Amino acid sequence: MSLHTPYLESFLRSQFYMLRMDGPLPLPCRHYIAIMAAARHQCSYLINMHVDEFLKTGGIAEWLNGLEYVPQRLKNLNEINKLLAHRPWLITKEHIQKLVRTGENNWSLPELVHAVVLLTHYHALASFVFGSGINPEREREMSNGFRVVSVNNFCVCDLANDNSIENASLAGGNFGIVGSLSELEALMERMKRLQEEREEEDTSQEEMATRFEKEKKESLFVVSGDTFHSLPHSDFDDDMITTSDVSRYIEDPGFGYEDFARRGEEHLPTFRAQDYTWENHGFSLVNRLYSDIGHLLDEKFRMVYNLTYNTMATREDVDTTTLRRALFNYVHCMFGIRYDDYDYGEVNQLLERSLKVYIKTVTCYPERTTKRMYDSYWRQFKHSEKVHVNLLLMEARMQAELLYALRAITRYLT
Ligand SMILES: CC(C)C[C@H](N)C(=O)O
Repeated sequence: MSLHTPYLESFLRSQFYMLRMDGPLPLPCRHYIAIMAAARHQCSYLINMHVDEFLKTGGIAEWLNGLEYVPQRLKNLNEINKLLAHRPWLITKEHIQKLVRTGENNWSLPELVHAVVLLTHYHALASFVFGSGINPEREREMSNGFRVVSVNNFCVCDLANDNSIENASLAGGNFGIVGSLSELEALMERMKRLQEEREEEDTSQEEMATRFEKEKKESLFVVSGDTFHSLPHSDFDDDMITTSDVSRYIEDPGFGYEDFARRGEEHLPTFRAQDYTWENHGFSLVNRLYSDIGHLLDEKFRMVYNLTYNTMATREDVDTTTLRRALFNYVHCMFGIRYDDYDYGEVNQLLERSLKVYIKTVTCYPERTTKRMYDSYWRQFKHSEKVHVNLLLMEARMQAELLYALRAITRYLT
């Protein structure tokens, strides 16, 4: 993140606030919630960090044996942790009601909002950690932080589905740098054309809606061969938590982003962003219940959305707005969130298939990200630009989760 200092500053400001400043929840409890959130993605890098912090801030060591050892109240967060992480569109006001009205184990609304902010922050951060290849086990398995996946390691069913260009490019051994420069040219050309066309084109509302539904539907089927293979567990270090024992912090470990491709059907409802926006609704609710966090998150969202160096790989003075917006909106699209005034045709023109595979993996099941996925898109771009992509993905994910949770809280309140 230090490759992007202005962003890093607002990231740290909000993280510091939610972890260390005055707020509804006691300090150790905040770290325990961070652990629960990171455990949904088996992110031992974050878990180990917050196990330390939990103990340092006076947490009861016994809780680290797992959920069986924590108070029922904290345990009750399980359901919302699970839904937020994998299928936030399923969160209803009933889930909120259950948490705030459970007699002696109830959560006050400010406490719940604090917890939700922590959960979404750490789910998103897990995406960043895996997306950038900084989870520790993988460092051990391979020096550069990712495991190796052999070429023949994907399921036949996925090949047969014709749903991964990545598989195709592997089969063809198409890994050279050759052609990548013209890839860059072509991408820039498409960006330019879209900018010009926007002024001319007047697409009907129906057509815009259809384009979104099409993109959303297609996103459900974007999978890579790699994504169906879980990591081999390695128990290399006694005092470090490894993937094999993080499951103690969660229930129902098998629950994930809906495997639409396998089910062969579509099930993701559309959330019209206009009906519940971060700016007009989410922000004020969150700020009212947990003062100032709204401002900090808002600043961070704006920061990441507007961050640009006007570069594309080796090119300078490029307006990259369309591309950055496509990345952000594609994440929301995968969570069913639609902006009326955005033409999702742009996503399709700007994001190549291998990039979509990467985006989907990092945002929906980050623990399955591989170095090969990271390498297979935008080969001519700088590492810092791929980190920039990860920042956009992570913040878009956090905002999407927050929107669903806050909408449910608003519905509970009205
Ligand atoms: C994600 C990248 C395409 C961002 C680009 N380098 C920019 O400065 O805007």
